[in-house]
Amino acid sequence: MALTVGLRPLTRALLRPWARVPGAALGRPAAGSGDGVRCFGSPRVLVEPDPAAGVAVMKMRNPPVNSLSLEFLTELLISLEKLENDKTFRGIIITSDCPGIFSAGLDLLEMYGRDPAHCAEYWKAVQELWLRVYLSNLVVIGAINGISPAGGCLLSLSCDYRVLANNPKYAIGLNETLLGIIAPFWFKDVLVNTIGHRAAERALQLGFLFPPSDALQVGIVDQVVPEDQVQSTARSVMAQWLAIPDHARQLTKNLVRKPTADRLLQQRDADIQNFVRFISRDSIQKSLHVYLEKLKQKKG
Ligand SMILES: CCCCCCCCCCCCC/C=C/C(=O)SCCNC(=O)CCNC(=O)[C@H](O)C(C)(C)COP(=O)(O)OP(=O)(O)OC[C@H]1O[C@@H](n2cnc3c(N)ncnc32)[C@H](O)[C@@H]1OP(=O)(O)O
Repeated sequence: MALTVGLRPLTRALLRPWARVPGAALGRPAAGSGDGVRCFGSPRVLVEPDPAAGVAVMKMRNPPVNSLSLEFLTELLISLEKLENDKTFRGIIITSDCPGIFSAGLDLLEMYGRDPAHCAEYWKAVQELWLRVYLSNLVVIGAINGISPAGGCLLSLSCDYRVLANNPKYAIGLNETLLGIIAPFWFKDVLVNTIGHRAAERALQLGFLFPPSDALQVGIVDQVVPEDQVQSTARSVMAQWLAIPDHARQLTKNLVRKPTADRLLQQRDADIQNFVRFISRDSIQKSLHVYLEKLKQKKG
């Protein structure tokens, strides 16, 4: 897939892609790999390659909550692009290195009190990450080991298969309305594709965050397993998916997903403008302020 990363050169230059990860650089071999295979990545994305299996585990580590800041999105994009272009890899498992949190979704501080140019750049990066994960030629499995609201849920929904840890503290869903904002049409499309129109209609309007058993029942995840089995289950599922010839699976994936992606691709600029207009409204900024204050107060 020929997507341009489309971020300002400055943003990219500020990052140090493929910087060796402290600890990994000290020689921590990747799990399941033979001698000499080392983890790599960037400050916020740890990649554990298993070349023999053709699989890489991508661990998000943007503490405390893996919120999808512009820098983090950029690093995720660079990691994905690199893995996509490396013929060694046929599948990736996306998981979190932050205990109890898969991803808290979009970084609210990228949308609150920012100027329109920044919001536009941020939204372009959000679109880009979605397109890259959703249309990836690789098998993408989400090993969801923590709470996964809004943008975190979108990331999960963009995987080919989702395994959620069975912990009552974890929940997944598009909860935008609870923040006084709305899920964009392409978030909505992906949810409708996954759980059907009626269930999506209720979930979106009410901002449902589904705990594991409900998540499985509604079909927003494919499997719920004990927490200590999330990674091994993702690995077994990956083996099943990799048993299918790549070309047949990739063409089929494209057949199924392209119409949804095309809806955004045909109006990316308009979508950015809509986002910037919407997020810049005083009423929306006030809602975000209230929500951020609530998050602070929760701490006591
Ligand atoms: C006409 C209409 C046209 C429309 C056109 C289209 C318009 C498009 C509209 C806009 C679309 C936007 C889509 C948005 C998607 C999103 O993803 S929004 C984000 C949603 N996320 C959440 O609601 C999660 C919020 N966070 C939490 O609930 C909790 O933090 C947690 C994840 C459950 C973790 O709890 P806990 O471990 O107790 O940690 P906390 O103490 O709460 O948090 C630690 C610090 O992290 C900060 N933080 C948390 N989440 C975020 C976040 N998403 N972004 C930024 N920062 C976050 C939190 O404030 C704490 O900070 P400090 O107090 O400074 O430590």
